[in-house]
Amino acid sequence: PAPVPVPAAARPLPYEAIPRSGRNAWLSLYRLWRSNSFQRFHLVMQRNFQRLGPIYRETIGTYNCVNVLLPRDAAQLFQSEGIFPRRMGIESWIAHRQIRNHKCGIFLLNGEEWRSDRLILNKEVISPAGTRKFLPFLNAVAQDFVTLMHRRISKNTRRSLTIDLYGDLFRFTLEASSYALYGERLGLLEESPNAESQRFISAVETMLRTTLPLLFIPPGLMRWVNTKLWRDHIEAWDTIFKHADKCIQNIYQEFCLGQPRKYSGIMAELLMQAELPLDSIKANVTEFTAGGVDTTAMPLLFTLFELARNPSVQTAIRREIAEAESQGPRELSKVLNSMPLLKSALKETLRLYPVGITVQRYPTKDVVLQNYCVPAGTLCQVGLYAMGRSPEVFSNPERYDPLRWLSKEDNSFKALAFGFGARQCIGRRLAETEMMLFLMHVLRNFRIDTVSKADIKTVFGFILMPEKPPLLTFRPID
Ligand code: HEC
Ligand SMILES: C[C@@H](NS(C)(=O)=O)c1cncc(N2C(=O)c3ccc(Cl)cc3C2(C)C)c1
Repeated sequence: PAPVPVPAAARPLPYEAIPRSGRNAWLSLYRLWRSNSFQRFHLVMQRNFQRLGPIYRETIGTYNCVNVLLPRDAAQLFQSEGIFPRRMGIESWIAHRQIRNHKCGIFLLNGEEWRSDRLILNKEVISPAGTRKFLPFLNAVAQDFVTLMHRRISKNTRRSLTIDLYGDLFRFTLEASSYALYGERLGLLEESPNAESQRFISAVETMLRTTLPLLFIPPGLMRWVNTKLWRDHIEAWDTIFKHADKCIQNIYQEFCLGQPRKYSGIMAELLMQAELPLDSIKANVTEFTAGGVDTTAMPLLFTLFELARNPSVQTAIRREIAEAESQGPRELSKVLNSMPLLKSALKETLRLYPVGITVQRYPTKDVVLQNYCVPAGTLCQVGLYAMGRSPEVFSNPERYDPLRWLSKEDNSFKALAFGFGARQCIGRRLAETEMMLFLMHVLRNFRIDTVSKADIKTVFGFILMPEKPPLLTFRPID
């Protein structure tokens, strides 16, 4: 019998038929560069989806990519990632490691090298057992932040404090992640935080800010032209590595003097296990140290702002915290697991303000996205910012409503702020725990208000951040 003809609708359309954002690759790069709209990349993507639909192809300079925003296309993409998932590399970061002869951490590794480091690190950094060990360290720092705020409020006449929390949040996240990593306090929440750590924090900011324009320029050209941008980038990296090296030296000396009996942080556990060579431990712990600052500080700032302009949500979460506390002293991880509304508030913040605005993969086999055939090896990315604000995916997307995550609705492949699968963010548990403990202590001690209720404009500086930090008011709860 003659083969049954496949109806045209079901047969996937060719790759070339995918709608395209720009005609000419170099013109697009020039336009982006001229209008400095790298910083508005997330908004450019959102507008492209509104113009072209749920899938489009982008060619900027040498960079060619297929963009999707619907959960089911994200699911398709992740199901073809293979056992060595891969993202777009950051050439300027790799170039720095080569110039300075440093090893790369898992963020920059791929294939077997990535997988062997990742499996060893998972045990101490993201596993429930590893998280339970560093959780008390994060709790101590969150309590110290509350003490710092009380001390400041008691100093001024009015029983409240209106402040730009930007700098304090960076000090909090660096203090917390450093304590969990090295088992030592930097003293950043004291009255006079030490200058060396401040230099490290601004080096991370400089490095992230200079990464963006370098993303699309081959480092060979950058090094040859040797612009100020490149020099600032390398100088920031050197400061970052020097700081991490000092912290690592401290704990390494202590470690050589004798095995510390009790848990003293992730780094000590990795040294004790001795499954990773020292230079691999250094490369990864340096990534965690630098990657643990801005990434966690920003969602805290956005959450406090949204709770300030949604007082009924703030009250509901405060009630949930009181409820969790009233069940008597329990292991901290159990207390955190009994605050689903607080955890959903963090999900809601990351929906509206995703720290990493996209998740990228190179599929290892041909994949069909929106009925188009996308060949293996094509760079694809899920536009998290556009997905989080798409009415096709979330009802009333502009509303800050944590309850949406607790409804019976099917939310699969909608909460992708930490990525997906074996290559998802390894700092996820550290970040989630740090943010939950911070918010639990802060909301139990203060009512948060904001000067202006208007939307915060966001800029993309490799991390999604506010164009202008909001002013927040803290009022002690007696
Ligand atoms: C302590 C370190 C650390 C912290 C804190 C951290 N990250 Fe990450 N993140 C990493 C590392 C390392 C990787 C690369 C993992 C890999 O490639 O195996 C990563 C990767 C990611 C990815 C890519 C995942 C994928 O599937 O490709 C996303 C998205 C991400 N992080 C989001 C976040 C968000 C959101 C936060 C905070 C709210 C955060 N990260 C905080 C270390 C961290
Ligand atoms: C913002 C988001 N971009 S992403 C991974 O989704 O494309 C992200 C998520 N988690 C961690 C990071 N990191 C940093 O900030 C950072 C700084 C310096 C170094 Cl040495 C390593 C890092 C990493 C990559 C860990 C960045």
